[in-house]
Amino acid sequence: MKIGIIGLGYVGLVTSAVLADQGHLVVGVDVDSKRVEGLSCGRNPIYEPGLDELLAKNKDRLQFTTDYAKLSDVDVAFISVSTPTVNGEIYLEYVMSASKSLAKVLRKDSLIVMKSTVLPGTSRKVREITGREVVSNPEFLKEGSAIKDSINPDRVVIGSYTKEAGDVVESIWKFTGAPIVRTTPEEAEMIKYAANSFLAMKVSFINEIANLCERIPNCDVNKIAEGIGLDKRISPHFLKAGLGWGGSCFPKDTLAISTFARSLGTPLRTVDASIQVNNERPKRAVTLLKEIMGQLKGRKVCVLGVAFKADTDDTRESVALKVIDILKEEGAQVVAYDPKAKANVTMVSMEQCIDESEGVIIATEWNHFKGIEDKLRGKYVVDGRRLLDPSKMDLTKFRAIGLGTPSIQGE
Ligand SMILES: NC(=O)C1=CN([C@@H]2O[C@H](COP(=O)(O)OP(=O)(O)OC[C@H]3O[C@@H](n4cnc5c(N)ncnc54)[C@H](O)[C@@H]3O)[C@@H](O)[C@H]2O)C=CC1
Ligand SMILES: O=C(O)[C@H]1O[C@H](OP(=O)(O)OP(=O)(O)OC[C@H]2O[C@@H](n3ccc(=O)[nH]c3=O)[C@H](O)[C@@H]2O)[C@H](O)[C@@H](O)[C@@H]1O
Repeated sequence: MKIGIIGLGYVGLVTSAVLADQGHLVVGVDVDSKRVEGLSCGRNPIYEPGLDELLAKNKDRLQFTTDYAKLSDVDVAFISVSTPTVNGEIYLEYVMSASKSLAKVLRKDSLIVMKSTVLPGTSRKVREITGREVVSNPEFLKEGSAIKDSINPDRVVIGSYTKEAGDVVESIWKFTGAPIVRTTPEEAEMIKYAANSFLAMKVSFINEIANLCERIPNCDVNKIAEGIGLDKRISPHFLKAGLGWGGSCFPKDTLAISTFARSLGTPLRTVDASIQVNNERPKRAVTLLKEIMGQLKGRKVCVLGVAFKADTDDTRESVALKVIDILKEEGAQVVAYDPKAKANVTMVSMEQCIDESEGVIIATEWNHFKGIEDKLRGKYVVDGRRLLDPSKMDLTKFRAIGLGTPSIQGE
């Protein structure tokens, strides 16, 4: 098939590479000319494990352009442009602009597939604007394992108005072998928000339990997560307590669906509570640091990790950045280290970051920060992602605390 991909970000680029690898001819379109120029010369603008290799392997089947006219002969056009929230509401201008551009160039019988996360009813609008058949096919990949998730998803959700249009999209993803859930477009759109909200809620739930555990002697939230996670009805995933969720999706999607629900007179109270719990996490980490270190004014604090999670260079809505802001408000001098991501703060090597500082907050769950107990001697440490092994920590050499455990150790 000849396939167009509109919007070459995390989702669009991964989808382009994966579908080219399946033998499709892919035309990727983005309005960002620098991005397109780079991609055309083999420069991948994002860090995602395995993506460089997959793009290089399939370069003969991949074309990148800013010119929508190059889509005039595609069979299917995926929309994967960003859908941020602005003032708590979904901002659909990128989707609408892409749709209008597509309406001008696509064949009448070409299919539009909505991969961007959009509120229920949006695919219907795009169908009206473009006069083309539209199928909702939400994406569930995670950054850091995006290619694996795209090739081997837990399920593929296909929401279509007509059986034929849904069948075309089903034929594209059949190779994954994943269960296919056929729905209406509105149901598919809602499934995406319900999934992200549920996962965010799970993390907020365990973070509230973590707060409680900190008040109970001999009670570590990690053990609670293990104990409940083995119940198949709960599952062990998304029960890692810590600094909470950030990233380009959970924060914006929980807000967008919450505002949408309220506008329909049916507030999502569990989602609202999850957002509130999450908003308190960065402050909690700094409060814990102050409990063991005292006032932070004029003192140097190192933040390990600025990416919103491990294995990505993405810092959108990163909790680490919020921690950095609060530390600065407290008057601390902040330095940071991240293996991949950059931030608007003094970035130094991990060794320098730790050596120069009195206090350390581990803010991202990078594997790089496992096994560094020795390097942290003499420091005040808040393990915001529970990566350190307390049994390897010499209690006479430093004071440390992990979120969700009552112990303040050492002198
Ligand atoms: N990042 C992720 O892990 C996931 C994202 N999603 C959803 O997928 C969508 C895309 O997300 P990302 O890939 O993270 O976005 P992104 O921000 O990384 O990339 C979006 C791209 O779209 C381009 N763009 C904007 N308007 C355009 C237009 N009119 N025509 C052509 N290109 C245009 C931008 O220049 C940018 O390169 C969002 O709706 C997001 O919620 C869904 C699942 C996972
Ligand atoms: O719609 C999206 O964009 C995507 O959002 C998330 O994927 P992603 O944001 O890439 O990353 P996650 O692995 O879900 O992590 C999100 C945040 O939750 C935090 N988290 C995750 C799991 C956990 O147990 N504890 C926890 O604090 C992470 O540190 C991170 O800040 C979902 O997992 C994907 O299914 C979805 O497609």
